[in-house]
Amino acid sequence: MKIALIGYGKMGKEIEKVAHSRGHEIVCIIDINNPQDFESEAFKSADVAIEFTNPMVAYSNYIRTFQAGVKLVSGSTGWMSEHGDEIKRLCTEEGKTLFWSSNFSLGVTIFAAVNKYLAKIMNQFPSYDVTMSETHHVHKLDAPSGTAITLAEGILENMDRKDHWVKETAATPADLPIHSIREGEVFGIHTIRYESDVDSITITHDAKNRGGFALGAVLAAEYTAGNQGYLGMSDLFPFLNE
Ligand SMILES: NC(=O)C1=CN([C@@H]2O[C@H](COP(=O)(O)OP(=O)(O)OC[C@H]3O[C@@H](n4cnc5c(N)ncnc54)[C@H](OP(=O)(O)O)[C@@H]3O)[C@@H](O)[C@H]2O)C=CC1
Ligand SMILES: O=C(O)C1=N[C@H](C(=O)O)C[C@H](O)C1
Repeated sequence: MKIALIGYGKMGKEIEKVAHSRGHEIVCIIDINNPQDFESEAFKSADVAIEFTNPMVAYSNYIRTFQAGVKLVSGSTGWMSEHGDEIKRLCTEEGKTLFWSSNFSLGVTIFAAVNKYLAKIMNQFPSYDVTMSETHHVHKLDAPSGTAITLAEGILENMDRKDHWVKETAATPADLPIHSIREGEVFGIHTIRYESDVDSITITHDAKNRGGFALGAVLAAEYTAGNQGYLGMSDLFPFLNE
């Protein structure tokens, strides 16, 4: 498969390695210095582009990729609250294709399913309150992490006593607080904690490196080459819908 990379930072370089190891060809790399290459024949020849940049530029990269007629996989976080509805509409109503996930690792995909199941159980046990924390490297631009927001949505969908997530401190019992820590070069730790007066239950996902994110992104690209629309991990792993 021919892959174009948009963003050649920590994730772009990791994805290049995984793509080569799975027999794919990288036909074009667009970083901050060569945006004109969205119009190049090399970029347009890609079966799929994989985009990992930052919250400020992801949206315009999506639009330029759609204009070039190339399908897209992206893991960029922090853009969804402003542009999510428009991007979803372009994919569901205007024939564009984006596979997006806040976290491509298979471990987090499993963890997110466990999180929803646990929230469903805890909906029956109001003596427990729930909080979340996420820890990442100091270079990260967005907080809370995209993964923490996705996990929080998984809890809100399944727990009647919580209305919305908030940053840091809960003001009302209906708030689900997310505490963000930035330290060193941490790849990504997400912890969900249920606490009552008598005990606590904690689940954690701890990424050991970026290999899991990169493998998931390449698997998503392989899936996206043969599919269209607004796609996510529940398309790649239908067990998540059960
Ligand atoms: N969904 C998932 O599984 C994961 C998501 N992420 C998310 O992916 C994003 C990228 O992470 P990471 O690779 O660690 O970040 P990096 O900062 O290491 O890499 C981003 C790269 O994008 C480049 N860039 C900046 N502006 C543009 C532009 N307009 N067009 C093309 N490239 C540009 C940067 O260049 P320069 O440095 O010169 O600015 C940099 O090389 C973040 O939003 C992060 O949250 C990260 C890991 C996993
Ligand atoms: O910026 C990162 O590094 C990561 N970002 C994603 C997020 O915001 O959830 C995924 C992963 O945790 C690493």
